[in-house]
Amino acid sequence: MEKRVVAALGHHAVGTNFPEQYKAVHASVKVLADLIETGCQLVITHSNAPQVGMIHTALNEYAKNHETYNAPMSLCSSMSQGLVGYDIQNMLHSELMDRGIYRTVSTVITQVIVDPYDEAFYHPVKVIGRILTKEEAQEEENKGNYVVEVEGGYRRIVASPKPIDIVEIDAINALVQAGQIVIAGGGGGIPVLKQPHRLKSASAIVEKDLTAGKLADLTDADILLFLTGVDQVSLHYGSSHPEPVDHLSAAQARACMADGEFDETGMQPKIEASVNFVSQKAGRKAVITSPEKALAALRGEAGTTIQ
Ligand SMILES: Nc1ncnc2c1ncn2[C@@H]1O[C@H](COP(=O)(O)OP(=O)(O)O)[C@@H](O)[C@H]1O
Ligand SMILES: NC(=O)OP(=O)(O)O
Repeated sequence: MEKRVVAALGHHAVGTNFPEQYKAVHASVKVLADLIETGCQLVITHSNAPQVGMIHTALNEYAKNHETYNAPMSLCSSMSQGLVGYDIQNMLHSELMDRGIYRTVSTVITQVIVDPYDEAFYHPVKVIGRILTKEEAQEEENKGNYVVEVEGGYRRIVASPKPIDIVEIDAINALVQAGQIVIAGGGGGIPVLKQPHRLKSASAIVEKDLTAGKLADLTDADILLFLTGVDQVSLHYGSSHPEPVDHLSAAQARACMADGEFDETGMQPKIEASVNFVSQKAGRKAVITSPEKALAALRGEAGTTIQ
């Protein structure tokens, strides 16, 4: 029987600029096609922070030269879903055709509901866009935006609220149930606030790992697969004695998080999403590994499995 797998592609699997994206996605679709050939039904999601930064910078340069206002973050996020989604959908389609497999691959521009009272709105953590001068940083602050000092200047930071629901989930599930390959929730999805008659965009970037977990739950996936820059999760990462782990129970993973074992923006969201996903239904598993080890990891011969 086919296993339904939500595959979340990180920076290593999608690249951080145009030339890198072309090469990285080209390599990643081979892995995705291998997964399909071994009987996985795929729902794909991906990173976008570098891409959204590029789009934001480009549109703000345009705004400066044309005396118009800066691009809303929601538009930048939607463009990043198209920018990365298009490459995956085009290259995966070609890779499958080369292997004699015809399967439609489509990208769903995805919005996620966030809570207007999410504490994250008061503690922005996601760094985006180019390096700003002191004057530009001051201008951003005058507009109510947040900046952080970095080497060489300042950068804008935005809030990263938790995803509560996926607006287009019925469309995504209709495609999944029709046996099609779907790319959804790219860059964590476009955050929106639910109002009585509309969805109001929020100036934020949702953590894609948490949206991947939500997507896996709402598509009733069997496996949540994170394809990141390392083969395995390590305990004491960054120390002189890192300990790669093959397997963690949800309870062990929860305890590690409580001990502050994982960094807030790199590994922690993958662990949190994995624990949430596997805790909601028996028989599920989450796997964290590199694209190169994906097949072996699904066989339990590599990666870190949380179950
Ligand atoms: N405990 C850990 N175990 C392994 N890698 C870790 C750990 N903590 C941080 N990392 C680093 O974090 C990276 C994953 O974070 P990031 O690159 O932001 O994710 P993504 O692949 O989703 O873009 C890994 O490639 C590794 O370099
Ligand atoms: N949206 C998001 O979490 O993107 P990254 O994985 O690129 O940080």
